Amino acid sequence: MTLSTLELARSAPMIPVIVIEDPDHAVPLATALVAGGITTLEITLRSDAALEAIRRIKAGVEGAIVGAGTLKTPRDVDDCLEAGCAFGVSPGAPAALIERVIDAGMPFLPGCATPTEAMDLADSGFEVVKFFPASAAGGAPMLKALSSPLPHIKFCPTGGVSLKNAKEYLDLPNVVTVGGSWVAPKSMMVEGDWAGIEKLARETALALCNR
Ligand SMILES: O=C(O)C(=O)C[C@H](O)[C@H](O)COP(=O)(O)O
Repeated sequence: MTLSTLELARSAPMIPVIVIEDPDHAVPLATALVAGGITTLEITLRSDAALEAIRRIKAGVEGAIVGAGTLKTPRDVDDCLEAGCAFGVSPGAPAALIERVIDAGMPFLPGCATPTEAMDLADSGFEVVKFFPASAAGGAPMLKALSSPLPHIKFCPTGGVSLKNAKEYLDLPNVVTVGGSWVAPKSMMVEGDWAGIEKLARETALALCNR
């Protein structure tokens, strides 16, 4: 079954933004996150290992909904669909990328940082958009200001979001979920501290699930 972007976003307390450098980290990392209650995972295409990591998680981790982040080109869309991604995310919304995403019917979170960008994406049919870089582009006050004139546009703020400030965003009527890298820190992955990552995921899921 293919879930829409809005369904995917609504079902996730948060979406971890993950950079996997070593494909051998993919399965233990995803297993730890899913065990802790974080099941919708964004593996960014910022490393050479990303597509292999996505394939391994898809094949080996029950309960994970695996998507890709940092999509920049139409080719990225094709690569991600071939690897079996359930959704894609981008920091922006260049025209060629958006055209390919719409053509392919891929559930997608395009990035925006201004009212006009958000309105253009909503006009193109995107039900929920990524607000990036959230803290640098105005944070929760910016999204609160947008909610009155543009209540139909839903956001996933990402960039500078942490367990400390996630609720401030999630309490807004136009925020469906948040993205952030805090549950999969590089240092813990390098050490193979999967139990620590599971604990972080559990703390996060428990803190954000009653929103
Ligand atoms: O890779 C992408 O596609 C991005 O858009 C960037 C990420 O969303 C941020 O790097 C996450 O930011 P932090 O949670 O502050 O670490």
